Amino acid sequence: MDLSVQKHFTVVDYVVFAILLAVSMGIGLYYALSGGRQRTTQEFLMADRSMGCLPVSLSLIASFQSAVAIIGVPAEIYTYGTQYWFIGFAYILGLIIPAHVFIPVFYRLRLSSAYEYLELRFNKVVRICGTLTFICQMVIYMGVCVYVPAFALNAVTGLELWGTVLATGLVCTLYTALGGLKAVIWTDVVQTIVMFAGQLAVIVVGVQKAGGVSDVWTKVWEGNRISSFDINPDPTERHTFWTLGVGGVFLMLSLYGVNQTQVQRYLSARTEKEAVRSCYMVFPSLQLALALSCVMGLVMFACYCGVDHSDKLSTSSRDAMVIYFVMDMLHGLPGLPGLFVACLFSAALSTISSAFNSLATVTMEDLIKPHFPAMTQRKAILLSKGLALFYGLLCLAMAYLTHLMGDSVLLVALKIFGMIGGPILGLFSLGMFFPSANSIGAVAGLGAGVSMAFWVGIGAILTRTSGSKTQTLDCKVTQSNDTAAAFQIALSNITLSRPSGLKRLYSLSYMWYSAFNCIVVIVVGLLISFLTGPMKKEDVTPGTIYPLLQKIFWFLPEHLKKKLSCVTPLEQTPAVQQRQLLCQKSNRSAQQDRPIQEETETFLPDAHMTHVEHETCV
Ligand SMILES: CC(C)(CO)[C@@H](O)C(=O)NCCC(=O)O
Ligand code: NA
Repeated sequence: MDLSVQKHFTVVDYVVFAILLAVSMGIGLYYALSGGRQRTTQEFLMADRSMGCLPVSLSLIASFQSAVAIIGVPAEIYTYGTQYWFIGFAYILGLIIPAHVFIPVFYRLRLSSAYEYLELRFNKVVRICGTLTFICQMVIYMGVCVYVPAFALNAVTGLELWGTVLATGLVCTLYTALGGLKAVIWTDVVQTIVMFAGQLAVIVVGVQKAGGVSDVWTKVWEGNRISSFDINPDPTERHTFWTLGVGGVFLMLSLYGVNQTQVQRYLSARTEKEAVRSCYMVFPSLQLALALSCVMGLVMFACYCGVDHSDKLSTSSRDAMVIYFVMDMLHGLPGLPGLFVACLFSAALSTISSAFNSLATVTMEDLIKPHFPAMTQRKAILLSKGLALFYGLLCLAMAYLTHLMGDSVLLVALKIFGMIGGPILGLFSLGMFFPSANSIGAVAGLGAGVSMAFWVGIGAILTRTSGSKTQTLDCKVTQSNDTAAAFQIALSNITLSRPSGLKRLYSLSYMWYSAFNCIVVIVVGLLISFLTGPMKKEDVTPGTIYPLLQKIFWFLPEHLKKKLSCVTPLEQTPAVQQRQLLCQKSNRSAQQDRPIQEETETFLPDAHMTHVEHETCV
């Protein structure tokens, strides 16, 4: 990177950055030493189920808003215009559905892991398959998250890339391990605020340098960067209103509806109402986050007007160019480059710590504990730390993979969410909305969904179709009045670029991946279920079904609706009430006898709790 830029990371900047790390560590220490001192897994993992909706909602947006979005979205907007902004429409249904469908089911079952649901609804095998798929998703995603800020810091300060990757992982593990979920949530709050501040600083300075708001507007308008609704129904079109607004809903559901990281936060809320409220409060903050990153892309366009700086960067990556732009804007303003680097790390740390916490949890709870019920606390803690190290190393390997791929980081992250998150969403939907689905169908469906995802995903990489079209970057072209010529060009584009056969399948827009793979799981799952004998009414655990079909087909006569959903759902069946009562009792007794029993347990799993719940409540 340009040397003149490097020089401007001054002492003040290092101090600003250091403050962020110190505050994060401080919060970790605070929760290690106050309250219940993280001696109980109930506190460590569920934050004592005592959180209010404000911290929970800020923590919810922090989970999947990483440096990937901060760098990747401006790069996207700079290159292709504001079409991506329309994903904001997907947030509406993408948050209302989790709030009123998934949260009530999970909350009323008083789970501690989302995968417990799968065992209640199906069986152990489905739970393990679900867990393994989730682990895959988060490990690959974490690789991207760790890589991006390290890559940026390396570009800005020349700091060793892999050293930064290691340091990020270390800081994160420390405060996560020390302070538990309370620390994770409160650091998320601080980090989200720093994230917004950093983006805002870049925008304010950028707008000034570009000559004010109206100049920015003129330039992006003339540069054709303001996109209107693209309602082209072609599913291979990368970003259209349909791929973003409809495909995006499935993406949001896989993240905000069934992802363990988020479910853990909903469950940590004081009451169900508070959990629902926090989900609603995600909406404005997520819109703000989206708006800030989109505006940053526009300001960048206004400043550079499509001038390519890749010669100074020794790479043509648009992601690198965003970092170059930020430092170009902020140099000479002591503290601000540091603030932006802190912003990137805030975004990354909050995501990694959440992922870490949820990964270590499910590995212990869903994979290891069931096989070694007699494990001593000492051994469990040692094993947990070993696991942390193992995931750290795996994460590094994945960061290296991201490094090799050299694709746009936003694209990589969205593909991961769709390819692996989509099938998981399908699995939960199959269980929750289709009472006749059985466990064989669930496993087969998940297998089919993941295979399909990788087939299409890898096919797309090999044939390089998905999202390969680029737009010209000149400031004042494409505003041509010659509609006939434009029409001609458009026509030739269609005939030239429309692929056929398998190629057409491979060129499916990655924004459809979540929906497509989710539906594959449901269809295959139902088919196999009916072939192997559908689940019977009496065998379905009460409270695990949401009567979706009944609600959609509300106009049908009663007896037909009964056929659609054969089980008394959610509400107050005696069995659910009994389970809740038992759980509450066991929580209370667990809290009383815990300090003696769990003196040594400082790290991770909800060993005690889940056991009690399983013995008494299932
Ligand atoms: C997850 C969404 C789509 C929600 O807006 C957005 O935050 C995003 O594009 N995230 C990219 C992945 C990341 O930031 O790690
Ligand atoms: Na984050």
